[in-house]
Amino acid sequence: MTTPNPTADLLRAARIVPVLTIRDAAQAVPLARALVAGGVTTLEVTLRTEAGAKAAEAIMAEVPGAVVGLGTVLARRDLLLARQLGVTFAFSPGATPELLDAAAEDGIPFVPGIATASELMAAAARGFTTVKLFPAAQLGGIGALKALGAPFPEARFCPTGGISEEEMRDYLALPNVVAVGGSWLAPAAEVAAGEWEAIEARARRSMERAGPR
Ligand SMILES: O=C(O)C(=O)C[C@H](O)[C@H](O)COP(=O)(O)O
Repeated sequence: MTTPNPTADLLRAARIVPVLTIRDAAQAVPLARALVAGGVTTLEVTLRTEAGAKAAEAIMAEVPGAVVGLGTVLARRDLLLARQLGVTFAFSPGATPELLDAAAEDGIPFVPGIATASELMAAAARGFTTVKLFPAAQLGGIGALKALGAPFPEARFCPTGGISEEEMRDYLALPNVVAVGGSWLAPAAEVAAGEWEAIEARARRSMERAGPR
């Protein structure tokens, strides 16, 4: 029997998590609608832009079927924002001890970023066994995930960073990978030009390539 892990279940259901950096909040709803129409429903809306929080709010209010996570959560105040907005979960590219403590206190489903065995151990010590390996490709990709799986069989990963549509399937084939993340589903130029049909088509193709859950 494995320990129940709702965050891993959320990500496993998602398979693919697009990392969205939204510059203009007005783009948020059509972008999310296109992704959801293509079958990509779990969306990480990053706080990298000023429009991020408003974008997350608009998607939750106006796009049925979208499951919104807040991304680039770097500090306690960002977790508070996640709570205020009412998003389903929060993601970070890394994790400080303060952030892990705050997330453990808050109880919001939280996916910390890790890049080393020690960081994974620090996250797991506070109960976070589902993590984002970031930046996944640059850290060794599939080989790194296999290597981490040996001493940490309980850990579940959402590798993100440098993953392409072509490579995604190989990552998803690993038993310790619950989902993959990446920005390839929403190229900045297509978002800026409002090419929603192209984004929907790519989302659909990516989900088909990802295979069954
Ligand atoms: O902003 C965050 O919170 C992050 O975690 C970083 C993102 O996951 C990567 O920037 C996505 O990487 P690419 O798919 O290579 O573009």
